[in-house]
Amino acid sequence: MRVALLGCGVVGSEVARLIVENGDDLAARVGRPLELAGIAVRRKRERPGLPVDPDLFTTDATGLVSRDDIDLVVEVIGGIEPARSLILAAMKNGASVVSANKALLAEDGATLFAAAQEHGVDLYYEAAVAGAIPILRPLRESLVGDQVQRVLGIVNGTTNFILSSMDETGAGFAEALDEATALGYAEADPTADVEGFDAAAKAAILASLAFHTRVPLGAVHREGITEVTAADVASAKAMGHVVKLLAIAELVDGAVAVRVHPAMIPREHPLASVRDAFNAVFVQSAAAGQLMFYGRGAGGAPTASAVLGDLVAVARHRTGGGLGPGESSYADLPVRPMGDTLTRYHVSLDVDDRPGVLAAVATAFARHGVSIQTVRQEGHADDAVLVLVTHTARDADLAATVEELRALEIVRDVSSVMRVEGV
Ligand SMILES: NC(=O)C1=CN([C@@H]2O[C@H](COP(=O)(O)OP(=O)(O)OC[C@H]3O[C@@H](n4cnc5c(N)ncnc54)[C@H](OP(=O)(O)O)[C@@H]3O)[C@@H](O)[C@H]2O)C=CC1
Ligand SMILES: N[C@@H](CC=O)C(=O)O
Repeated sequence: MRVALLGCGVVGSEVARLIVENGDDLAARVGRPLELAGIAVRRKRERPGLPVDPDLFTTDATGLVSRDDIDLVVEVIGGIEPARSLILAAMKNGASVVSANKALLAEDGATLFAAAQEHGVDLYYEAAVAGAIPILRPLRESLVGDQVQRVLGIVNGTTNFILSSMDETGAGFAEALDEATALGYAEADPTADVEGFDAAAKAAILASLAFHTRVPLGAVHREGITEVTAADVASAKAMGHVVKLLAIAELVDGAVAVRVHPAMIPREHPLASVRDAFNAVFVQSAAAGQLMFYGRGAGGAPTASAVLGDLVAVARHRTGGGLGPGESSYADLPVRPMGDTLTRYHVSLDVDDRPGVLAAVATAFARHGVSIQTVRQEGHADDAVLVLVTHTARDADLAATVEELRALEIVRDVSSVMRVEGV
């Protein structure tokens, strides 16, 4: 069984290592040896410590996937192009494909699934969501007889690493991001992580599989963590909460609602103890009830574990005949607007410290039907910080409240607005 590896970076180098080092076991599990037939990279260079023949490296990825001796292709280059063209060429050439590329699957999965079907090959992508954690196969196979209602989790290792560091060691944002990048957790462009694009892509993939519908990337409400300040983290701490970047996909009144944003969650919530680059995903389904999946969400070896699981699966199909389940998106569900989302909010305001301020602020909330649960004041000389937590409210109503607050003369700044989940 001849394997072409596209990309040999953080993930690809660990995939290559596992194929070589676990060769005998993999051969026994597949029924035939898995042989690395070529490795496409951007630039040929020394790869010290990697136990592969240097002659396998090529900068001609298109030539590699077009060879007629290739059975399986592993794409771990990332990004949209040339990854998409290479995968399509590989499938056209009859190869089954394993990919870790959530950006591509979320943006243009439909084209890839259609090509896999047309050419009678497998397309597996377990590593695309939550690194080592088996979550796509459970959704695609184990839970396919159930009705999934909600998927909620932490699906980006880099941002979880940053937020954990800010909470636990008081590290600054930039310092923590540099460390996450050095550890191989961040995307080639870490903006994808910190602005929530990576988590949004994963949320779209999860929601599509969970609800058997195509959820386009554009349907995912996305906010990253670049606006989360040390003051937000401290404020969460003071409330017995912790800040996490959450991905939430749910079915509400027959519509799909998918969102990614930072949120404060109580410290006793199971997701609060998910630290560093670990991920965790809760699945709520009608018959099974609650399921929780937890593990390393990023990094070379953990992600390579998921890639190898897929590689063995598609290789077994080649050996024994047949294909794995293809795309199941028969339900054409509408998307629920973000404005209709119901949740609680933590709002910090810098205000003048004079009579009538509290009443004016409370009136703004009341005018939009947003009920205040608690108010805390941190006073200074001539100004004060008001920290308000609301009862459950509509997102659109909270947004209108914030707009009105910004226009009030006594409000110097709306310094932070963050959702509060899980209570
Ligand atoms: N890192 C992680 O923790 C995880 C990553 N992923 C996904 O896995 C994929 C790979 O990520 P990662 O290993 O971190 O990325 P890296 O940037 O570390 O590696 C990318 C590899 O692709 C090669 N490459 C880039 N452009 C081309 C090209 N045009 N032709 C041939 N080869 C090319 C690079 O070559 P060269 O070595 O010469 O630069 C490099 O070997 C991405 O889709 C990512 O989202 C998924 C889960 C976790
Ligand atoms: N950059 C991603 C890598 C895994 O998907 C992350 O930090 O989670």
